[in-house]
Amino acid sequence: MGGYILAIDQGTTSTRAIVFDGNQKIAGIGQKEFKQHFPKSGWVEHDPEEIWQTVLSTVREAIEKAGIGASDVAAIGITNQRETVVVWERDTGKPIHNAIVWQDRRTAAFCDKLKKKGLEKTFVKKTGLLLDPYFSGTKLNWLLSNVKGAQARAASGELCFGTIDTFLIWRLTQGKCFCTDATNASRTLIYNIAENAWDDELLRILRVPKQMLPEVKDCAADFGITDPSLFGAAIPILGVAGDQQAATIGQACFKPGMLKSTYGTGCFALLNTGKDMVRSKNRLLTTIAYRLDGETTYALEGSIFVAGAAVQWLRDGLKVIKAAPDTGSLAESADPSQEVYLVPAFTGLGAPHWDPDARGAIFGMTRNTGPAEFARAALEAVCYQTRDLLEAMHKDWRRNGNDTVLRVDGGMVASDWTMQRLSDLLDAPVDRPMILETTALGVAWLAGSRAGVWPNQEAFAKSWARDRRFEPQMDETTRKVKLKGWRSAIKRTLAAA
Ligand SMILES: Nc1ncnc2c1ncn2[C@@H]1O[C@H](COP(=O)(O)OP(=O)(O)O)[C@@H](O)[C@H]1O
Ligand SMILES: O=P(O)(O)OC[C@H](O)CO
Repeated sequence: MGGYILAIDQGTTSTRAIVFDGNQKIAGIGQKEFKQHFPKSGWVEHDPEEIWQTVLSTVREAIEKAGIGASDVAAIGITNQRETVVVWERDTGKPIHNAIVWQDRRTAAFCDKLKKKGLEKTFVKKTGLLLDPYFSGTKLNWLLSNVKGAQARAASGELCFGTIDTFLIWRLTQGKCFCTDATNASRTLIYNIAENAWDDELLRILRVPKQMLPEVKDCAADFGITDPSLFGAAIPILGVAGDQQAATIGQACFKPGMLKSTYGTGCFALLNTGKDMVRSKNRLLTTIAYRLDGETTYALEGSIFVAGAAVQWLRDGLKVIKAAPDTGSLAESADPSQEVYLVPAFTGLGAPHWDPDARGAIFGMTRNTGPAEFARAALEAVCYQTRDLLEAMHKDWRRNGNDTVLRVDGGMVASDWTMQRLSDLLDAPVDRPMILETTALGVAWLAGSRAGVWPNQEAFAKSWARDRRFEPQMDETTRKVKLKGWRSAIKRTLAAA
C-alpha cells in the first residue's frame, strides 16, 4: 500500500514519530521521553541536542515498526510543543543555550516592566497574545541579553531563532531550509497575525534582529527535503503546525464554531472562528488555527498549563499512584461528602486568569482526606478549568449559541472517569474520537494532502469517527455546589499570589 505519511510529534515530555498508512491508520510508532531541566524555581529547559536525537531514533523506530523503508514515505509532517525557543549558530547548527520551554516563567518581571510601560495593548492588538512569560518573545529577549555576545552575533546574522519545528526542519534539511509555519509564528509575540508578517515595532521593543528570523509559510507547503544520510532516503517535509493547531486539524474542526480540547501535560481548547479575528474580552488568546493556500483561519484559544502534569505530580511527587490510569478508580472511590479542591497553579495560572505568580493550593482537607480525594481533586481541576475556558469563549463568541459539542483528545482522555466528570461539570456532551493521536494525524493530513496521496479537507473531515460520547449525568444541585466551591478556591488562590 502507498500513501505512507510520517508525523513527527515533538511534545513537551516526549517525542513521538508515527507512520500512517494510506487509509490514515497507524502503521508504526516510536516514542521516547527526554529529560526536563529545572535549573531554578520556575525555570524549565530542554536540551535541543537530546530532542534531535529522540527525533532520529523515533523516526527510525516508527519506520521499522511499520515494516516499510524510508523511500516508501511520501512526506513528513512536523508538529511541536509551541512557544519553546531555540537559538543556534547559522554556520554550525549548534544551539547557544538550552531551549527555554513554554512553561518557563523567568521573564515574568520583564513582562511586568513592559506592562507598566503601557505596552500590553500593542502586543495584544498585533499578536492576539498577552504579555505573559508563556510566549516566545520575552524568552528570546532573555537569551539575547544573557548569553555572552548573543545580541551582537544575532545582529550580524550569525544566529538563528526558531521554535522547535524550525530547529528540526533546519537539522533535517541540514541547514537548507530555515522556515516555520504561520501557526508557530503566531505564538512568538513578534508576529502580526492580521498582516501575517514579523512586526518591526515588536521586534524593536524586544530587541530582536530581524535577520535571525525564519521565513513563515502556510501549514501545507514545501519545507525542504530530509538529507538522505539521516533515514536512507530523501523525504519531503510538506506539513507543519504547532501541536494544538495540529490537533484542531486532526479533530477536523474546520467549521466556525467547532471546538476541541487537548489534555496532555497542559490543556488547550481551540474554537474555530473562521475568517473572524475575534478579540477576546475575557483574556483568551486570538491565534492562527491554520493557514492554507494563503488563507488564514483564526481561533480563540484557552490555555491551561497543568492538566496531565497534575496526574504526574500524584505519581512522581506525592507517590500516591503507580501509573496515570490508577487515578480513575481512585477518584471513583473518593468520599462524595468531602469537598476537596486542588488548584494546580504549579507554574502560575493561564487563561482566563493569567497570573504567573499564582502557585498551587488545596482547599477543604479534613483528617479523612486521603489519596482518593487528592486524585479526584486533580482530575476535577482539569474539568473545572475547561469549564472556565468554555464560559469565557461563549461570552466572546456566541454565533452558534452554547450548544457546541467538545471534541477531546490527548493522553488524559483515555480516562473514562475524567471524561464523564468533564461532561457532568460542563453540562454538555463530550466526544472522544477513535484516533486519539489527533495531533499527529492533523499534521499527517497537512503533509499527505499536499503530497496528493491523502484525501481533501472535506473527505478527511467525513472520516472523523467517534469512539464514545459522554453525556451529562450529574444533577443540577450537585453541579452548582461544586462549581461554587471551585470559584471560591480560585478566588482564594489568586488572592494569595
Ligand atoms: N488514564 C489516564 N488517566 C489520567 N491521566 C492520564 C491517563 N493516561 C495518561 N494520562 C496523562 O496524560 C499525559 C500524557 O498525555 P500526552 O498527550 O502524551 O502528553 P504530552 O504530549 O503533553 O507529553 C500525562 O501527563 C499523563 O499523566
Ligand atoms: O507538548 P504539549 O502537548 O504539552 O503541548 C504544549 C503546547 O504546545 C504549549 O503551548
